[in-house]
Amino acid sequence: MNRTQSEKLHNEAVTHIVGGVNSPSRSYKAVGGGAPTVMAKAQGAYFYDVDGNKYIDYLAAYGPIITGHAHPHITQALTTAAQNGLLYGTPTEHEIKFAKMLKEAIPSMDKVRFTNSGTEAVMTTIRVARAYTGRIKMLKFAGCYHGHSDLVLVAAGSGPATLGTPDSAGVPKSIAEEVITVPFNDPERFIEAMDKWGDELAGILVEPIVGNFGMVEPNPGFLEVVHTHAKKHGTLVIYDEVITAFRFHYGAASTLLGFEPDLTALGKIIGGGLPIGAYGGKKEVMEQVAPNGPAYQAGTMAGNPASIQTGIACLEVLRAPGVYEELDRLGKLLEDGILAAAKQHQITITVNRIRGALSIYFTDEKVENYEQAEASDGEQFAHFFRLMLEQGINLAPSKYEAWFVTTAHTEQDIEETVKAVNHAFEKMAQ
Ligand SMILES: Cc1ncc(COP(=O)(O)O)c(C=O)c1O
Ligand SMILES: N[C@H](C=O)CCC(=O)O
Repeated sequence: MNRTQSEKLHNEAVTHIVGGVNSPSRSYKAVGGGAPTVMAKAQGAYFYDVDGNKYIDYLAAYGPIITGHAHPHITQALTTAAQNGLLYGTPTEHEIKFAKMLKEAIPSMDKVRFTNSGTEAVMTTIRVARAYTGRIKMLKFAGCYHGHSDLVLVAAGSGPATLGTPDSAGVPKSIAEEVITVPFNDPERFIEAMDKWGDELAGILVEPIVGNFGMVEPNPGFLEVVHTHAKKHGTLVIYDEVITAFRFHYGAASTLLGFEPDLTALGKIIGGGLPIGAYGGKKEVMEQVAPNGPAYQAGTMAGNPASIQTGIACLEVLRAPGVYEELDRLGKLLEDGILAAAKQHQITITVNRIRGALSIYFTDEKVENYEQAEASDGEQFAHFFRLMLEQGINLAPSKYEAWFVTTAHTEQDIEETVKAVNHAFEKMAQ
């Protein structure tokens, strides 16, 4: 595969943009280094790079692009929004419509506030939880990623784990000390932490289905323990659904799992590809937020007409009948094909899949927590990643990131992908 232009542009990029990328996750550092593929165009399930190569895309921009690239309904919404002015700095009717749509889909949210990113949304839920409880400390689970605000860059998964910086430099020790970290899916360690710190905790941050050390479901009973002990200690439960909301069904993972968090953070899919975040929760908690309450959060771009209208359009696509069933069907075809290829070529892998979201770990262990994901073979993943890329399959350059099937993928795309996986595993077995 010719990658001359990607390499040339990357060499230029590194002289102007730190690392040549605008989010560290995009770097190929963890998969052998070199130039990340520079993309020129994206349409449906496909990417086209600056050298003219075509790829089947499973990155989906790290999750937001669940309807495929340049979906006509979303593109039309953006065009209309642009024609009517991109930014007002005033309330709009669209914001009300979208807030109502989100509330209808996520019953635990009485009130909503829009932000510009998942990072901002999560960061603000922490502030609101602190304002509501009058406490400082927070608990999070190891390897979960909640954006890049100071407090949550302790034991963070995703990019920080990929690049070996789960505890980022620049986070004051005093802030890191406010965070208690326990392993996901480990009720004993969680209860121990709650017995010790529970009465000092403002909130517990949870990715209810983890998406940042691969896709990992909570074991039966685990979230029950989290909610029971949070209630006992008067600690708020905050679901970070930036990846999970509208991923597996038309709504949040909380509804699928049968829980009502006090606060929920949203992002990614709800912007339809434009920058967005949102948070919401119970009325009495959300009343803490300015201008009604003392917890301040603001944003020049927050609730901008473009992101709101592409978000509405995206949810309109997703609420059509059969969308999630089809994502599940294609996801299962992909999973079955990958597992069959692994068996044929005697490659040891574990696949975790929830509907259209899937991750491959090069390990013979079940992956239920960050330690197990971390122990999976990164070198094998890097080799696999390169072999897939050469065959025109675009994955995230990290063993911790998921593959996302979109509504634009077809059975033929899955078949082609499985063929590429077979070829990659055959080479890896040699
Ligand atoms: C669970 C989770 N929370 C928060 C974030 C931060 O969102 P953003 O990148 O939009 O700031 C991400 C992804 O980046 C995420 O996966
Ligand atoms: N896994 C992250 C979000 O879900 C990746 C996004 C990023 O770091 O750019």
